[in-house]
Amino acid sequence: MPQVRASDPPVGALAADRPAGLPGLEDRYGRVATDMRLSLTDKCNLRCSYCMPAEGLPWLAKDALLSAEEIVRVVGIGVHLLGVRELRLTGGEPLVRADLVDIVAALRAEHPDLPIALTTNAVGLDARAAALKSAGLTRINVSLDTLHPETFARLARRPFFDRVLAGIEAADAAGLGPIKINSVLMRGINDADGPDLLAWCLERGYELRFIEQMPLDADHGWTRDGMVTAAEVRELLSERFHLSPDARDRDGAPAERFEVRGKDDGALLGTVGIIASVTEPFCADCKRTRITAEGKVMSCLFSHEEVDLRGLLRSEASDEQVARRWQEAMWLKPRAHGMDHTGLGADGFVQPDRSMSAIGG
Ligand SMILES: Nc1nc2c(ncn2[C@@H]2O[C@H](COP(=O)(O)OP(=O)(O)OP(=O)(O)O)[C@@H](O)[C@H]2O)c(=O)[nH]1
Ligand SMILES: C[S@@+](CC[C@H](N)C(=O)[O-])C[C@H]1O[C@@H](n2cnc3c(N)ncnc32)[C@H](O)[C@@H]1O
Ligand code: SF4
Ligand code: SF4
Repeated sequence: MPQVRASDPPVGALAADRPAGLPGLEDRYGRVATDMRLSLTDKCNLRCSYCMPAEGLPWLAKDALLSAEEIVRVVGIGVHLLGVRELRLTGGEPLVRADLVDIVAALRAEHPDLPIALTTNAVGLDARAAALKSAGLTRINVSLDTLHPETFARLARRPFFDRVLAGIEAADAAGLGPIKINSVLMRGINDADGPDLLAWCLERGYELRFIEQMPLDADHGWTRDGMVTAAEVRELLSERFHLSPDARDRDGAPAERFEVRGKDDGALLGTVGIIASVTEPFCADCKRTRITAEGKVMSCLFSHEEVDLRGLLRSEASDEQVARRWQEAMWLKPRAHGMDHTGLGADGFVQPDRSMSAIGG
């Protein structure tokens, strides 16, 4: 079993300028992370072109992944020692993990009041939604970029559209709402589908969020011009709906929410979110801390530094020592987009080596 590497600095030596006595996951820019995102696996059964290459990636070996016990321990450290207040399980595709329901049940047993959410592509969710609900999962976000099976197959490089719909319906029936749907619009491929997707979600009471594509694709094919911007999404939706800013406090959430009304009668139909990571970044209010599937802290989605916790978890280290190392990692969190300034895709931005699937989106 891997132990702490000789090259790892001793706990306490990574962030010498971090003031003693700070209780949680503070960083140098005054932010405090309370929202934990934990990747359960780097594997996936889809190959969305904005995330994975067609041929997949070299997957981590099973014993490289945090085990269910290690996951429960690390979440416990986050919640009990570091002020984590909400948890999101993600990947890769978390449903690929055979022990997902057991992991959720074990987390729920330890943390009766912790909001535990799942981000998933929903392939296979129909068979597991009820069990996930019984195990204590709070809610679910599902990625769905189009309502056309052919476009789905082109974007995700797998013909699983019907399985995704079945998964969403099962999650809804199991009471895993409020269901949020995440859509990345790609120019010339599915951008015209935006208004139909919104109408479909509004009819079913799902909250749709459009996400600006970020340079986190394994193919490194992202270009700023190719990306569909938040402004373009608003314009596209305004052809069919009336959007007005939602007055609720955003509270560090990536999605800017809009109330959606019918153009004819002005009736309130629901809300839509737009996650404008590139053109309208929200890093100043970021509350996130990420742990990759192999137990590394990534303080920012775009971090170039990763700080290993797995070695400590597999050594004789105490929970307090693991917590201290996590705090050090977060103290070093960059201001934005892995840099000391915002500017995704511009101004010295260097795309991380890992793709979104391998980081844990
Ligand atoms: N810039 C940035 N974008 C992120 C980050 N985390 C997630 N996103 C983007 O936000 C999208 C939605 O993420 P979700 O996993 O659904 O989570 P969420 O929007 O935080 O979740 P809710 O609490 O349900 O609103 C992802 O697909 C990413 O594109 C982050 O840390 N930084
Ligand atoms: C990496 S996936 C992991 C969870 C699950 N497989 C899924 O697709 O929901 C999480 C989210 O990241 C988003 N995502 C992936 N690559 C992205 C990119 N390059 N830019 C923006 N969002 C991306 C997906 O749309 C999805 O909503
Ligand atoms: S976005 Fe999610 S479903 Fe699509 S390839 Fe990436 S990890 Fe898989
Ligand atoms: S890019 Fe980094 S700093 Fe900005 S919101 Fe995402 S994780 Fe937070």
